[in-house]
Amino acid sequence: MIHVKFCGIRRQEDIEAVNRLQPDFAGFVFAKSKRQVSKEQAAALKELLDPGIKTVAVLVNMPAEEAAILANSGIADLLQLHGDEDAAYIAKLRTLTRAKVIKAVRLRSANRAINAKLLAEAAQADYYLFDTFLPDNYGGTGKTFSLSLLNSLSIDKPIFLAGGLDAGNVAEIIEQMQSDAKLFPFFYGVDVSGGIETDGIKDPIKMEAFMKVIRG
Ligand SMILES: O=C(O)c1ccccc1N[C@@H]1O[C@H](COP(=O)(O)O)[C@@H](O)[C@H]1O
Repeated sequence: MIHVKFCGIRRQEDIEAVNRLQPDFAGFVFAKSKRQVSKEQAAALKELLDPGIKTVAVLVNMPAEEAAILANSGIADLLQLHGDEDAAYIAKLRTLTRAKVIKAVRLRSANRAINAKLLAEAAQADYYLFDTFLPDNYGGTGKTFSLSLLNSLSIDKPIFLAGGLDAGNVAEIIEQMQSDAKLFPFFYGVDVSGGIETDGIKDPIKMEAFMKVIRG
């Protein structure tokens, strides 16, 4: 089963679409972003969310103590670290909360050694999330990366794919993953934000089209 995460949920209308379409995860962005929500907004949105859908806090270099509060207060079921958090940060977070951790690894197209180093720093997470690297931009870029960058990495835990996914390209990406016997066993889910928006606002038609590709 391919899990789906809809990220950047920030309005009551977004929650209504999420509840209807039933992705596995809904992401609240706490990092600086046009999609940023406050702790209070996220708590209110979570109240409206179908309890079967897990919430993910998307964080960029937030102090571990604050990240743990988001999880321990029940706002976030999982923590997605999308910044420069390293192995020591994840180890500290483990002492503060039992929430599962997704570590984003933003892949550099030109440098396999850096990618391997980033993966090693993420090794204590529960999931890897692969995203596109752009300088001066931590995520939500809407840009894809080449899956060939994964070939040189020793992947040993469930992975989410992210970066510029939409209803038009996700089927091909899934097909490519399915054809790779080494990677496919670790392929856990897809994560999308910009690809389900129109003019920066979540678009229920694009959300539905995305789910249709995944679930049929
Ligand atoms: O969505 C954001 O604004 C964001 C900001 C800072 C860090 C991560 C962010 N989102 C994550 O980025 C990827 C890719 O998003 P897209 O589909 O390319 O728009 C995804 O993992 C989001 O969770």
